[in-house]
Amino acid sequence: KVSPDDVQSLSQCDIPHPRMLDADFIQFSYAPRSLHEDKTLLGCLSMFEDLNFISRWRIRRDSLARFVLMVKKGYRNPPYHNWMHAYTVAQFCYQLIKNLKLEESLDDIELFALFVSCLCHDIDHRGTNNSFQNASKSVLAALYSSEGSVLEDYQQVLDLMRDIVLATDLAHHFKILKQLREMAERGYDKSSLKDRKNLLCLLMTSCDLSDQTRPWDNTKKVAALIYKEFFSQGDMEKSKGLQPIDMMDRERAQIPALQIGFLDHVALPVYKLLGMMFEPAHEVADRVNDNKNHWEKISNLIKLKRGGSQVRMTFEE
Ligand SMILES: Cc1nc2ccc(C(=O)N[C@]34C[C@H]5C[C@H](C[C@H](C5)C3)C4)cc2n2c(-c3ccccc3Cl)nnc12
Ligand SMILES: [Mg+2]
Ligand SMILES: [Zn+2]
Repeated sequence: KVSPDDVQSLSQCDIPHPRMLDADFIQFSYAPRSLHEDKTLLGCLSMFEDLNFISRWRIRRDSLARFVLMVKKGYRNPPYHNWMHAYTVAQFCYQLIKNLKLEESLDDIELFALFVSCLCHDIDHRGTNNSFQNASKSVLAALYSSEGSVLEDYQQVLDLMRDIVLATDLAHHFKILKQLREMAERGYDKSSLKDRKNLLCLLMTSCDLSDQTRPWDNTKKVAALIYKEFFSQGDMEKSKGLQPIDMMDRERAQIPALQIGFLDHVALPVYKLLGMMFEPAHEVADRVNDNKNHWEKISNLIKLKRGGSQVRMTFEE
């Protein structure tokens, strides 16, 4: 399904160091969406190389090329849950591994499975919140197609990916939130299998929501994409005679209030928990808080303005 020419050129090109793609590539303040989409596959190779995955897992260049091309092709083009979402989620995962020194807290294979899950976690997403096939199995076969890769590693990575990708369902996150709080308060115990699994889930959710940890301009642009997707799902439900929840109803959704609620009750607690276990993550939680304050400023401005609408999609600063 991927063109042999694309595989060949991606197999033979020199892999740049991430800092060659952007001097701030490793900084949490960097917005990965600033990298043009046609450089994102090279960005993936660059992160695989810099994370030492290519040598550690003996991944052949042509298998890696085929893998990232298949993953990118596996994404459809809804406003938000497209390839650029997967790429930005993986880029935040790269930053977490580097800045939080996660190799001291998790095994090589867990970090590898986490990074690959970030790339694959929303494959085939159709922009509605219930259609999700874990098609990562077939693309993963490409990664292991080369002889010499050890089959049990493959099976272990698949088993880890299943749990990690399931963790991207926010309903699952809420289910384990009590355990995450207990772990963060007591301190992470890397000899506990439960802690390792729970930390992987928390890290995956942190990556999935990471657009909210970037500077305001990114957050605002991403909110517009998310509500564009939500509202077309709402329109679809209405065309079937169903009444969508307010968040998906373009006539009723109050975006600033919904975003303040999401940041307050979902995103901020995730990054605060991370900050309790990894000092460098405090900066990330602070930026989510800044973004929440920005939404509150906008919400107050709209209230002050006569005829200001909380439903309009464009917001003045
Ligand atoms: C900025 C932003 N806002 C978001 C506002 C709302 C929701 C959302 O799914 N809400 C809920 C609200 C209740 C209880 C559960 C299940 C359903 C019913 C739906 C969650 C997600 C939002 N989200 C995500 C995101 C993360 C994971 C999967 C899908 C998405 Cl879209 N990534 N970024 C954002
Ligand atoms: Mg998802
Ligand atoms: Zn996602």
